[in-house]
Amino acid sequence: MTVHISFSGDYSKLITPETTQKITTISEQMNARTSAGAEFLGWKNWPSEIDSELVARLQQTAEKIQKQADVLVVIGIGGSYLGAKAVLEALRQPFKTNEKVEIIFAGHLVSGAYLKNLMNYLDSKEVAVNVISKSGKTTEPAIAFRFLQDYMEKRYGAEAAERIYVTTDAEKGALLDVAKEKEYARFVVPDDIGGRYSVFTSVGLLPIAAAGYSIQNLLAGAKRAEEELAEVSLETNPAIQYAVIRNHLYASGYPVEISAIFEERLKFIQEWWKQLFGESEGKEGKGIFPASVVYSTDLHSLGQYVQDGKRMLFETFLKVASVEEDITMQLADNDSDELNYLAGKTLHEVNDAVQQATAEAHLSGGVPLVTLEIPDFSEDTLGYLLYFYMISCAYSAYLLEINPFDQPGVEEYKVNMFRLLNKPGF
Ligand SMILES: O=P(O)(O)OC[C@H]1O[C@H](O)[C@H](O)[C@@H](O)[C@@H]1O
Repeated sequence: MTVHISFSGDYSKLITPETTQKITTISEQMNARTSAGAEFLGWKNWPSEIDSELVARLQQTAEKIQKQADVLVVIGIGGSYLGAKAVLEALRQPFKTNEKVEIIFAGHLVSGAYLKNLMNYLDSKEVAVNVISKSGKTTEPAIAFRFLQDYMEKRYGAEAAERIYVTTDAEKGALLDVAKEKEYARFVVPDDIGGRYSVFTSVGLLPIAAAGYSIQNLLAGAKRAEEELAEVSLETNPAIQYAVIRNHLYASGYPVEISAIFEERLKFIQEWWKQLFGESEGKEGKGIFPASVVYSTDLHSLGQYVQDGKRMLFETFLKVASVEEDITMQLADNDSDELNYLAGKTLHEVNDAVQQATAEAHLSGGVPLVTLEIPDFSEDTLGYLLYFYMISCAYSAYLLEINPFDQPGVEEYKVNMFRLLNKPGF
């Protein structure tokens, strides 16, 4: 198993006949496609069923983008943004530019300064655009695309159509109509896969491949997870264990889960995880609130609250066993900074001590701890991890008797925004 899980409580006590029965039923109903929202379970077997021709076409398109552009602007929000962003950030080694094309995201916020300065920045680069929206009508990315499409047409004329790639629904939406009219290259977001479960579709794969990373390895990791985590076992399946532990902690008075990382490049894995669990579970007055911290940074900030504040938090460490690069503390002639006691230790070892010390401190402060450990930052491992989270999230939501695949609450602000902006019909 690529994800190892451990829990500060007595996990064996959670394996009750009742919970085992619940998990078995959830698994059977997902497999039979009879669970709530089952029409959106397309992601479940996607890694093993993905069409190899699609992967080849994505790879070819990525190579075309690498030839034609220095920068790929990826326009999208929510699930049409966070998957690619998470994987790219996790793969990027600090201060190294390993990408074959610089990937810049847009449409995930509404900011004139952001778009204006972005277009200025693009002036000195060769540019391609990948606009991603499953519904094809989300306001924030649509606004960004209106500006960037105009920019591309003014700058490249007819050639703009060769540089704009659209990822959207196969049959409906305003974005699809534009793509057809302008004859942009198109990729499909499958009907039965919701945005936050779409990282292994063209939504996530095209930007990741364009950057030059191996989508084959990413998918191989996801496929291994699909196979290994299909086993219905509370004893050995870490995805089921994570769901069962979360559910137990929620029922025991811990409604907030803090994901804690010790390597900053995992920050957007947390952001992706927050959308996945937050939108999947937070309904009908129920659900764990997913929050995140980056340690050591937040040990000197939110760490105070975690240690001593209102007791409603449990923590989930996401640890990485090995790092690609490291440095070792050396003996200094004069020990004026009083750090000679660290001589001979690598910073990864020091970071390990930070993790252990934090775990002990927070546990003694009454914060239960779950630890997820992955071996490294490779595409294969990340593919495994993201699938692990998705399948665990489905179990977790079903344990709460929540449909994991809708997000009715998100509409509320949209209706208000349309009214405030005088959209016809609102
Ligand atoms: O891909 P899109 O249709 O543009 O949707 C983008 C995002 O916005 C929506 O409002 C949903 O809350 C998200 O689940 C979704 O991922």
